[in-house]
Amino acid sequence: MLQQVNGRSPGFGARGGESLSEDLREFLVGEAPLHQLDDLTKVNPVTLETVLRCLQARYMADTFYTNAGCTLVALNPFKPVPELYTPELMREYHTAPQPQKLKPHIFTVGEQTYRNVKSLSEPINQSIIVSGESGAGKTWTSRCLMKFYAAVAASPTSWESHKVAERIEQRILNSNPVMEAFGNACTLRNNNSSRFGKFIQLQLNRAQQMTGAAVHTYLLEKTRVACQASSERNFHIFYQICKGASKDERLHWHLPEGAAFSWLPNPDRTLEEDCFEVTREAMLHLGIDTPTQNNIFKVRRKPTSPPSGRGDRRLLA
Ligand SMILES: Nc1ncnc2c1ncn2[C@@H]1O[C@H](COP(=O)(O)OP(=O)(O)OP(=O)(O)O)[C@@H](O)[C@H]1O
Repeated sequence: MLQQVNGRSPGFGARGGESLSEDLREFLVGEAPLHQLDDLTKVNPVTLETVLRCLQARYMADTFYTNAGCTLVALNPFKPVPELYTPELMREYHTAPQPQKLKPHIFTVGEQTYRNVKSLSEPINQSIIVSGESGAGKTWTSRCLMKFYAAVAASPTSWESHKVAERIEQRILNSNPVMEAFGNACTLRNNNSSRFGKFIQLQLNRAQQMTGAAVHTYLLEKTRVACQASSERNFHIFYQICKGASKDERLHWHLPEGAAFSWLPNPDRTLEEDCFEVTREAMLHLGIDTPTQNNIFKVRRKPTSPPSGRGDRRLLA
């Protein structure tokens, strides 16, 4: 069938085209409403049109997740859907005897992967790849997965280990605002576009409780610091500092009130990502204390000697 769809089958003639059109018509006016097809492998014939019509019907019915065999297709709702991400729903997917029998959801992927780690002999590492074009919802999805694991993999029995788990959970969740402040920017396609790739590793012990996390980042779009497309912005952190610094901090960081920086275009545009307090709070939770933060946020004066290169982590404005 796929060969016919592509129209490249050697035997693809007028008759083949007719039968495909018939199949297509039959499928589209068939008895099962399209939005009820929760797995794209059930779509028949598999054509771009049928797949898109199915996803569109599900989108119109506020159903944003669809299976495609062992892959999950996540549609960006472009609106808040809080009921899709409640702790109760996390628990439901976590405790379900067969989560794959529940409605397709990112929590199914999270839970199945979590269960796959456990093996009778040796634990098996698992990976989830979140891919899609800019604005598709990758960052959102990764955040959901981290929240899910922070909830399900941090429920130890003793009070002491509960405290440790809570601290790890907080640190994992707090890594997001920090990474997003320093690595995300407003682009034409996405107000909060990640300008870097990341590999997030969550570490579990034998009891499947979270014991730590590591984040490896790569391909940061460093050129954005000095060069931004028109209507785009520099990294969020620069705007956060300019908008959120107190009078004392401005003095300390060499940041005059109302200063305009040519590398910070579109400063009047206010985004929800501009919240400096959230970034600073998250940095504190990650162990980046106030003196270190001050050192990071200080605007560097014109160097009297050549810049020290890679080791200098202060932000240029
Ligand atoms: N499941 C969701 N529920 C509600 N809003 C969502 C969801 N997924 C994405 N969004 C919205 O879409 C915006 C863009 O999503 P996100 O930043 O995750 O895209 P991305 O794929 O990471 O893009 P980029 O590659 O540019 O970083 C989010 O800021 C959020 O407003």
